[in-house]
Amino acid sequence: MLRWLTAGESHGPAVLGILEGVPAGVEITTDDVAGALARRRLGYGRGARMKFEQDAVRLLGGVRHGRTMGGPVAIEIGNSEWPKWEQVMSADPVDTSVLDIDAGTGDAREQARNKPLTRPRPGHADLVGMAKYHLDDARPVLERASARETATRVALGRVAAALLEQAAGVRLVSHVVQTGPISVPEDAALPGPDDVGALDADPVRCFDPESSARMVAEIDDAKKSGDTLGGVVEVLAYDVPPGVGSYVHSDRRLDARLAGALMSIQAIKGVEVGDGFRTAGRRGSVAHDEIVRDADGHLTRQTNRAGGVEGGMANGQVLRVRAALKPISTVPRALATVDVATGEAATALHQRSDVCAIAPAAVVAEAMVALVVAESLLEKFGGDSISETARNVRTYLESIPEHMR
Ligand SMILES: Cc1cc2nc3c(=O)[nH]c(=O)nc-3n(C[C@H](O)[C@H](O)[C@H](O)COP(=O)(O)O)c2cc1C
Ligand SMILES: C=C(O[C@@H]1CC(C(=O)O)=C[C@@H](OP(=O)(O)O)[C@H]1O)C(=O)O
Repeated sequence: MLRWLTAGESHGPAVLGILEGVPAGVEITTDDVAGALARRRLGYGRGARMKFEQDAVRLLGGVRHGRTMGGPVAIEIGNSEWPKWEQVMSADPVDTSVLDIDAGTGDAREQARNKPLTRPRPGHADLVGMAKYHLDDARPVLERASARETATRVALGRVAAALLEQAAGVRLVSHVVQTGPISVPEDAALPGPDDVGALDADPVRCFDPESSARMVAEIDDAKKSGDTLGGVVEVLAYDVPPGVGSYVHSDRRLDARLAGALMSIQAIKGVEVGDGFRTAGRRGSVAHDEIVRDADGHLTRQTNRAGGVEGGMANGQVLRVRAALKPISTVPRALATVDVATGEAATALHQRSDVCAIAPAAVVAEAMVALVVAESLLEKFGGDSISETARNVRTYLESIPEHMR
């Protein structure tokens, strides 16, 4: 069984992740994790923090000499801004020289004086979080609701991706298919596992150059008018062994797990497996993936509308899922709210924020897919060492009857 847990606040000393259930012998290094975190920091339209924040990675447990040992893998990602925030988060009034943490935003002084944040942002966790946890300050709410936590998901997802590749040759890719109203064409080519470098180099992680340029212009335009944007990301997993997941019970369905994991990402409001919502409007005759034999006599599909999942199981086609990110709720042209300290109408608190986080959201979605596929793969194949898991995958694939391959 693979389990994961994260802890830590956005402006605390560090965020932490633990991944339990990883077989021994998975090759993984601090550099691998740091590389994945560097990809999450990319993306046109991110706020000031990503420019100067360093993700200081430490593998605290479960890994020795570049290999997992079978125990929980514990990863710490230090927050390089902590020395500044330690003053802001302390109970004492702070020296105004730390104001640069929020340079250029209207609420800088308020935060630096440690005044409670009482003007909740519509769309963020502020108001309901304050009411639920009996807080008169949005600070503790936004500290944990913040997507800073997704750094830990990406770190743990990198371990899961190493496990998947070393056990079964599974490789993952994520890309952006929509930014605000700009979408890639329906028939645009899908990136393959070797296109990750090109995607990392694109400012919006889009595989279609023409759409990418239009997305960048759209982000510039939104920023100029004090607004924010969302979009849609797609994750592809190549070579997932057929039979991972199951139809026998709801909580073992691969598509259900993928949907839950993607929806758990901050600001994700829709999930689609394969053609998902688009399939709903088609007739059955053009909605499914017909089965034929290829030139070598192997079974294959004419199309992959299902996104590689049938009956809650991977079916051997490319796994393809999408997730929709709502626009960032810290809108610079601040939205209407009520100051909960006075009951008066007000504008929502504004602090340094992203204009668009679609490119990092793609990397986070990729990490969540890696974790879920690794969880379901280990459930099917087991193994206390990666060589045992890999052997189990191999013998299973060989055992599928010839006429069904
Ligand atoms: C990578 C990433 C970066 C984000 N950056 C911001 C941000 O800078 N400002 C903001 O208000 N929300 C940001 N969000 C979204 C909020 O964290 C999210 O809207 C909030 O926690 C409320 O949760 P909900 O939108 O799922 O209801 C980001 C989300 C992701 C995935
Ligand atoms: C810190 C990250 O994203 C943050 C997510 C976030 C939010 O409200 O979700 C708000 C911003 O935080 P800050 O106000 O400190 O700049 C983002 O920078 C990160 O992705 O590492």
